This record gives sequence, C-alpha cells and structure tokens, in this order.
Amino acid sequence: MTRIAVIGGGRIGEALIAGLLESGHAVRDLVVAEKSEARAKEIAKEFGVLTTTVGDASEGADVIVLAVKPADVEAALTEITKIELDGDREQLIVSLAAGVPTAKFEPKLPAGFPVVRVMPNTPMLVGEGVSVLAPGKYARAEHLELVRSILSAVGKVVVVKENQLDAVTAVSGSGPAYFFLVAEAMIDAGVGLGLSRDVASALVVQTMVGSGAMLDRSDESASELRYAVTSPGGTTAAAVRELERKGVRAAFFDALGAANARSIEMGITAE
Ligand SMILES: NC(=O)C1=CN([C@@H]2O[C@H](COP(=O)(O)OP(=O)(O)OC[C@H]3O[C@@H](n4cnc5c(N)ncnc54)[C@H](OP(=O)(O)O)[C@@H]3O)[C@@H](O)[C@H]2O)C=CC1
Ligand SMILES: O=C(O)[C@@H]1CCC=N1
Repeated sequence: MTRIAVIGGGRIGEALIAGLLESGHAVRDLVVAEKSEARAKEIAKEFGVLTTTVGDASEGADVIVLAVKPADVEAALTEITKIELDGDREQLIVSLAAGVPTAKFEPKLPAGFPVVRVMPNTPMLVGEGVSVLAPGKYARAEHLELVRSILSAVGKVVVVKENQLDAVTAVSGSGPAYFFLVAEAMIDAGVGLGLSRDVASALVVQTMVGSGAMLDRSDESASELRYAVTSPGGTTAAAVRELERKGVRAAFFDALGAANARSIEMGITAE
C-alpha cells in the first residue's frame, strides 16, 4: 500500500484524511505532521493516525502531501528537504496549496524530483470531492497515475495544464463556499417567509442534493434543467427576474474573477 504523509492537518488535510480512511485506506499507511500540538492531538484522537514531525512523516512516505497555507509552503519544504529525499524510491510531493506553482518547489528539491500540484475541494470528506491535477516538470505519467489512484477514492479526478489551476481554484476549490453561501441565504429567506429554521434547512439541503444529482445524472444542461422548473408566468420566473435584476450572474463573474486573481497573487507572494 502507498504510504502517505499529510503535512498540515487543517481543514483540507482533515478532509483528505477522513475521505481516505472512509474509502478503506489503512490507518497504518497514513501519517500526519501538524504544527499545532492541540490540533495534532485532535487529529490523532479523531482518526487514530500517527502524528509526528515533518521530517519523520516524510522519511517513511511514498507520497508527501503538502496541505499547509501557501505562505507556509516554503518553511514546510525546508523541513522536508532536511531529510534525504529519495527519487529512486519514487517519492513524490503533492502540493494542495492554492496558487503556488510547481516551479517554486522544483529548484528547492533534489534534481528531477517529481511534484504534482492538485486543487482539491472539501467535499472529498464525504467522497464527493473533485481533485484537479497538474504535473510539474519532472512528474511522469506514473506519478500522475499514482496521485489519480489515491484521490479517485475521495471523488472525481481531472487533469489540466498547470496554467489553468488558478481558474480551477476559483471554480471548484473555492466552489463549495459559494453553494454554502447560497444555502445560508435561501434558509434565511425561508425563515423570513415564516418557515421554521429546521424546516427551511431541510428543504434547502434536499433541494441542493436533488438538483446536484440531476445535474450529475441528466443529459440536459444546467440551463435546460432550469427552464423545466420555470413555468410561463409562474413563481420561478418571478424569482429569477429578481435574481437577474440584482445582478447574480455578474456577481459570479466578478467573484470567480477575484478568486482567480487572488490565487495568482498568493503564488507570487508565497516566496
Ligand atoms: N480549505 C479548503 O477548502 C482548501 C484548501 N486548499 C489549500 O490547502 C492548504 C491548507 O488549507 P486549509 O486546510 O484551509 O488551511 P488550515 O490553516 O486549516 O490548515 C493548515 C494547517 O497546517 C499547519 N501547518 C502550517 N505549517 C506547518 C508545518 N510546517 N508543518 C506542519 N503543519 C503546518 C497549520 O498550523 P497553524 O495554523 O498553527 O499554522 C494548520 O493547522 C492551503 O494551501 C489552501 O490553499 C486547497 C483546496 C481547498
Ligand atoms: O480559500 C482558499 O484560499 C482555499 C483555496 C481554495 C479553497 N480554499
């Protein structure tokens, strides 16, 4: 079994650990390095995984997953490179850090050491994530396949060229937050119309789950599915008219544009 070291046991690190364990990955093949002692204890208690230093975790791992904030990548990499990285053993670094290009890693690693950049999202926690992979300069097909096989256990996997990863981050990396925001707003609106919060929440959650399942399983596009809900002169048309009048579509264009720009900026500043 592939031994995986997760460096950084924060939100996405936890989602990955939980998703891998849920999908049948063995606890003994996972090790976590987490800077905060309190957080490391929480992770060990919750998942039963070994928590240790960055050096020890990396030493015994086939795949070293960097799940620290972009600004902490440099320091974590310095700790990793204190051990003797073993290209011959096909060790591999997988970076989940938003914005940070593989070209920032490669010069700091032994010559030819493979790096794969990945933009995951938190639904991997429930096996419904999407992980978008881009190989660095030295990552070969077998490295990509290894990462694909690990991450396909926690959701879908897509491969793109690295220059698309900032856009990917704006769409699917940050994407769950947009849906949660819409859910919050719809629940509040339901409460505003007199429903109890429990009833409004149950209705919104199941409407999202059902709509997501339709988008996933139907041959029809999002627009066609929406048209099917929109009876002529009816309630949906009245609601959609208000959403468009308030600029919801333009707001998404601007929001994803801002996320894309921020991803690029984080890559530049993560020195
Ligand atoms: N959250 C998400 O939905 C997604 C996040 N990402 C990317 O994943 C990365 C992590 O994000 P997220 O999980 O949200 O961030 P968090 O801050 O929740 O988690 C990062 C964790 O790493 C710890 N840490 C920092 N430096 C080290 C180190 N040298 N060794 C061990 N642990 C360390 C931090 O400790 P401390 O807080 O004490 O510094 C923190 O607990 C980011 O680069 C982000 O861009 C990508 C896709 C989605
Ligand atoms: O907000 C962030 O920067 C990270 C990257 C994608 C999702 N969360």
